[in-house]
Amino acid sequence: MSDDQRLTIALSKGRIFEQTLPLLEAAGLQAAEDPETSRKLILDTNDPRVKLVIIRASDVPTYVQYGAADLGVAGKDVLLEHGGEGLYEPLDLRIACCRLMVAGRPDTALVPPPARGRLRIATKYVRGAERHFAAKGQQVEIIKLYGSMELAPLVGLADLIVDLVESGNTLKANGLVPIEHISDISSRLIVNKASWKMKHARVRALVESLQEAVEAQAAAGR
Ligand SMILES: Nc1ncnc2c1ncn2[C@@H]1O[C@H](COP(=O)(O)OP(=O)(O)OP(=O)(O)O)[C@@H](O)[C@H]1O
Ligand SMILES: O=P(O)(O)OC[C@H]1O[C@H](OP(=O)(O)OP(=O)(O)O)[C@H](O)[C@@H]1O
Repeated sequence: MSDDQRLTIALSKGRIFEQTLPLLEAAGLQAAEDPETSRKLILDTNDPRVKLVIIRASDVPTYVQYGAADLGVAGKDVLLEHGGEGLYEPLDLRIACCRLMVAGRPDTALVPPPARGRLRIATKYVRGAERHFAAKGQQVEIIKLYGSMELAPLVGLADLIVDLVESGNTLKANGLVPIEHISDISSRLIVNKASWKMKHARVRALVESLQEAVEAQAAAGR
């Protein structure tokens, strides 16, 4: 099999894998194993020319940027943080939908406490947060975290957080409220720029099949 016939698709475990699977299946691709039960990082599919690599959600753009995977599925939040270098983003898969928001305790003022010059914002989404507050002309101090952002305002680490919100249950369970909407988030199909050129027919055919699958899913109201 020549190299231009092979495709590697990068996916993360959990909601992205679960929600991409039906789209891949509609495009004729089935994973040979379930990453939730298998410890394998490279999975075969029913098509010997197509492999899936299973990596952390925030690593997907990096694997695709460097051509270690030809294609991938990544949240817009992750792509905003990565910057999108070396990637095309041809398709909104309309899965893993949520919102990037500023949130905090219900009594939080949107001005810094008197003892400090700047509001402290805890987040995993440093670029998104910086851009949001810069657009409002507000200088803030960003504290980078890797998870459980909701804890930060409760223990005095930060005044506010920037995090993803879907149902709002996580905020509510921690006594926090959404304060400002930054952007709507969904997952995107991303393609390595060199693969787009060198494997154009194969990549293009897959993008078109996935686009049809996305439209069929939307028409079915899913
Ligand atoms: N509660 C949610 N509802 C819907 N979509 C979400 C939600 N949380 C995250 N997402 C979307 O799904 C993507 C993958 O989320 P997932 O929880 O699998 O990875 P992660 O834990 O954010 O990433 P990493 O493992 O790299 O830290 C996110 O990048 C985002 O686009
Ligand atoms: O509004 P909700 O429906 O409660 O969803 C929001 C939560 O979902 C995400 O976390 P996730 O469950 O993915 O855990 P993680 O941050 O550990 O990946 C996000 O970081 C919030 O904590």
